[in-house]
Amino acid sequence: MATNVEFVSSHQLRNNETTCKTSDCGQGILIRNATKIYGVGKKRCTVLNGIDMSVKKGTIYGLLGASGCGKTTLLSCLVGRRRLKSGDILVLGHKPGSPESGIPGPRVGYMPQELALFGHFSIKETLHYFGRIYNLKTDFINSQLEFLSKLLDLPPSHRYVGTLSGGQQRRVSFAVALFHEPELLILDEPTVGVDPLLRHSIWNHLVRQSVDHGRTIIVTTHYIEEARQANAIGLMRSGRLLAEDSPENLLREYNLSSLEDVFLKLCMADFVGNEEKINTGAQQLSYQLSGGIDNVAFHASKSELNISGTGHLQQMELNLQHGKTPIAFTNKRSGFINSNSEARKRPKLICSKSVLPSSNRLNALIQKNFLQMFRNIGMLLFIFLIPAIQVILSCLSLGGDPSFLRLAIVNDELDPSQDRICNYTTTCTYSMFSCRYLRFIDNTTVVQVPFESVSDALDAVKSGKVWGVVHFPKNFTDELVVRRADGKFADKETILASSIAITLDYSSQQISLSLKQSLIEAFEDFSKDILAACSYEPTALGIPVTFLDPIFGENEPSFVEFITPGIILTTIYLIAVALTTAVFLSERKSGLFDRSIVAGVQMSEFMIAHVVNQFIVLIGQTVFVYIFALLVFKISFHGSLALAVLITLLQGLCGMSLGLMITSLCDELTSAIQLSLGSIYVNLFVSGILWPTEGVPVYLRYFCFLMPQTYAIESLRNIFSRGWGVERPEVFWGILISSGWIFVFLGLALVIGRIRKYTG
Ligand SMILES: Nc1ncnc2c1ncn2[C@@H]1O[C@H](COP(=O)(O)OP(=O)(O)OP(=O)(O)O)[C@@H](O)[C@H]1O
Repeated sequence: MATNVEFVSSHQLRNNETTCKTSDCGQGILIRNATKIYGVGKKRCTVLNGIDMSVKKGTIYGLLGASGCGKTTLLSCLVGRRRLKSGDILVLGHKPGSPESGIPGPRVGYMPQELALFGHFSIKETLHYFGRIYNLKTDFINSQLEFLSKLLDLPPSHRYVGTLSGGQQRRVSFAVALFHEPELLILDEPTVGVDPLLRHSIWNHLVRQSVDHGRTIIVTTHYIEEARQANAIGLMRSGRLLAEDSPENLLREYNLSSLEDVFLKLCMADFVGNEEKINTGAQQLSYQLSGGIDNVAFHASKSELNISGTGHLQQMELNLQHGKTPIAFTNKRSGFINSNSEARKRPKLICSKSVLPSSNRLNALIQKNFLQMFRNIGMLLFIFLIPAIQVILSCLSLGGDPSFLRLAIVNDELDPSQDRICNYTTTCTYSMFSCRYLRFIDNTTVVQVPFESVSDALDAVKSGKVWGVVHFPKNFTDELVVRRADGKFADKETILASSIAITLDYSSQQISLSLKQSLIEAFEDFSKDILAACSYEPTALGIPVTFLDPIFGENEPSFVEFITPGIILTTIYLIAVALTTAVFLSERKSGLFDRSIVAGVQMSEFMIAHVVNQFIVLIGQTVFVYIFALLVFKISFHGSLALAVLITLLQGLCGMSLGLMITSLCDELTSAIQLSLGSIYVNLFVSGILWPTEGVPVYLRYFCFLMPQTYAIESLRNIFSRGWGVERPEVFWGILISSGWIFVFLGLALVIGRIRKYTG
């Protein structure tokens, strides 16, 4: 059943732009001089090297070749997922990817090499998802499910794909490609992991699809002999097509009984030819590209092919029929005879030329996202609660006053032999001031550890046993009384002898500050106590500075109040980055993304569906975060809750957009994680989350305010602590800049995605 293929030059194809004219329209697929290169510089690798290929409409074409010869790359160019470096492709009369081609879209059914299915979905849910993508009616979806279940001997449709065996999963993947009965089927190794009987029935089905329904089918396989049922086969090696002809012609021409032997012979000839080219510069083996497919066939001199013609690989057990006669279709296993096309009315598949998102595809994607989310309740709860958990942990662990800090006390005023002991008096008595002062030190903050000598106490500090030394001189009380009496006339000796000498370990700023504050406050309280006991005004000896009631905030501001707005926004933002990156990259890695794109889903639709889904997650996260921050931890909040929620949601969307940009830049999870981590740390340090931007060197502040979170955090802080509204620029800018970054990231994601698609 030799197929007559009209030769169309590359030049003609180019003139046709994106659409065929006249005779080419009868072609299923035409490829001329296709070249594809991966990588640049030293990594540059030519994967397709001037391929010419012709597939007639309504035929089966078997693309055969060793692993790595470029079959999958060629198929991905056919379905519009990759672009050629040079050369031309027409699929069903159009350039794949052109708006009128319907490819990617419903005209093609694609079965990639990877599984490309959702492990958490049942078989039924999987097929319903693709049914919705193709806008199929529920009746048709159900009847196809029943038909394909029988044909492919699928497990019960409620079974989850992730729990199926490898072969069963491949069959479900095959069912997805056949599901909408497309004009063109592109199947990358559909029979891998499938038992011989089922393989036989799959091939019979493919033959029926081409003969009865005029479908064009391209199938790659490593089981060379099963390709005998194809109308034509192309034998590929190292990115070139060694031969293209009907199986009978190839067998006849090389006088061999198996296609495997033909393939081996051609490979050997190619190898010898290449060797000769290198060593002697002998004539190249020629491809004659004129006047029909017989002439497209490889013409190596048979005398050059010094190989035995006997088959040496196992013959398939199948008694395969071939030739032009339609093959009777009998699936013995399922007992299903003949196609059920009579019973099922094939739906009219609409090839949308619109660049606007389609509602059925958006619905399918949104439903898929929710199904995926709710399938794993543990993960769902975790995602919803994780920002709240971060807020809880930050409220519990940040900003609290350090407690139970050990401090060495060396009190030389004590001398029991002279009756100088702590008397704990509360009256107006000028004795043992050291003991009286020590009583005012907050014993939750400080644990007093008595030491005999200053040198012992200093050793304890050096060995990390205590945080500092408080030393009272021998005549502390008397000297202090003299000093107060002398006032401005006090001499240096008196001042020294009436001073408490404090040596602290300053290795921890927060701890040393707490100790300082505690010791100074204790002295103020001690002074007030003495003055009150002696009937003076308690505040008379205090520093002449009075702090009145604050305009904003509390009298004793806490660090946790400062940091909470930053923690809320950062957690929401970072989780959105991480979730988006994880979802998109895992879908892309599993092949699901590609499969959906080939089914006609547009990148913008993926994005919109993800935004909808992520927005619901964000609302849940925001509700939990504010419940814990405001109701449980009672962080002071003086502004509009609606405004705070708005900024939080905008920041979540901003993180999600950054995630989308990262996924459009990176193919691998590791590089995406590296990029995300890089951005997270920069963000953490310069966005004013941990420390006010006023503390950042002036030259760095401009950079701080370029970050997507800086203005938003300032804005939320102003809402929390000052109660400012949107009329204030400090709040307004937070909303405006967050929105601006969302558009910047989304725009970059789309542009990078397009550029990479074009160059990919
Ligand atoms: N994205 C890519 N970047 C760089 N090289 C690639 C890329 N994709 C594929 N290749 C390389 O291109 C060559 C052809 O790969 P391809 O997947 O097309 O082969 P194949 O014939 O389908 O192999 P198999 O039968 O094993 O699936 C291989 O050497 C592969 O490593």
